[in-house]
Amino acid sequence: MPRPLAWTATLAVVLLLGIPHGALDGEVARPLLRPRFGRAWFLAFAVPYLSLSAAVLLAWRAAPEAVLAGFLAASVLHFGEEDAGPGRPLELLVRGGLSIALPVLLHPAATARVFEAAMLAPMPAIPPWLQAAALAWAVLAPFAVARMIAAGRWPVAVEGLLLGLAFAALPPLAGFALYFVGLHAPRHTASLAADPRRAPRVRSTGEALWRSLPVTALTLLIGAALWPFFPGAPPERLLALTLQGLAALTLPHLLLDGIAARVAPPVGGASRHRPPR
Ligand SMILES: CC1=C(/C=C/C(C)=C/C=C/C(C)=C/C=C/C=C(C)/C=C/C=C(C)/C=C/C2=C(C)CCCC2(C)C)C(C)(C)CCC1
Ligand SMILES: [Fe+2]
Repeated sequence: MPRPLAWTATLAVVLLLGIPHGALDGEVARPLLRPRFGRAWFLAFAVPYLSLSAAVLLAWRAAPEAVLAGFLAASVLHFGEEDAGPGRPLELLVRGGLSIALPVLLHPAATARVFEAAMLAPMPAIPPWLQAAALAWAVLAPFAVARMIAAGRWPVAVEGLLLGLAFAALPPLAGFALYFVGLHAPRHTASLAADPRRAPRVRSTGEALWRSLPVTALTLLIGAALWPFFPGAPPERLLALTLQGLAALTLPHLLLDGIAARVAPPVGGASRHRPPR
């Protein structure tokens, strides 16, 4: 497939199937804010959420490489928390970092091209700080895998191996889409459905999908309104808008996870996520 078409198709999948899991943030905030703000709860939630996101979008223009670094660090934390659960810091780093470190190590030129288009700033090669972080990941990964195997957690080790093969075989953006839409979003949704205290109205995947629709539509509308502010040909423009937009949503999405866990500790102990095993 020619690159512009491949980028557009991959980004469409990320937007249509990835956004809904974040749109469920509204369902997490609802029980926390509705008792206090009544019918105005959504406004009380959306205004700070959107303000944080807007601040990140503006920061992309002012300091693209610093924001990229922050976004990647936040992603490791966010993906790792969902995959490893609490109390496993090494596993959090290794599982959360896999989807970034592998493309950087295995497809450096293609990954730098994607970052360049996303940042709207030149990146002729992977910068040294990112190369160093990816190498540190490669040093830590075998220790995490050895621990999983020693604990008899074979499914987790096999999942890592299969993901590694996928990231080796696929172009960087497609590898990310596979992980984000195929693992992260369903896992996040399943953990919400399994925890009646975090999002009481989300009791099944079907309900999650249904409940996520209005905020997903609102997010896509806001994204469409931002289109004129991004330069370039449509595929590059969509890439910059999608990745900068995801980074902007990641900050409140990550903060809300932490706040909700503190305010309403989940049923059955400290664990807020259910790792696969
Ligand atoms: C609720 C609400 C809302 C909504 C929200 C949402 C919808 C959210 C979402 C969220 C989300 C949805 C999130 C996401 C996240 C994501 C992430 C975190 C990602 C990451 C990524 C990465 C890190 C990548 C990387 C790369 C590239 C880029 C290329 C190649 C290679 C690699 C793979 C390295 C609104 C605003 C409307 C309003 C208010 C309320
Ligand atoms: Fe997420």
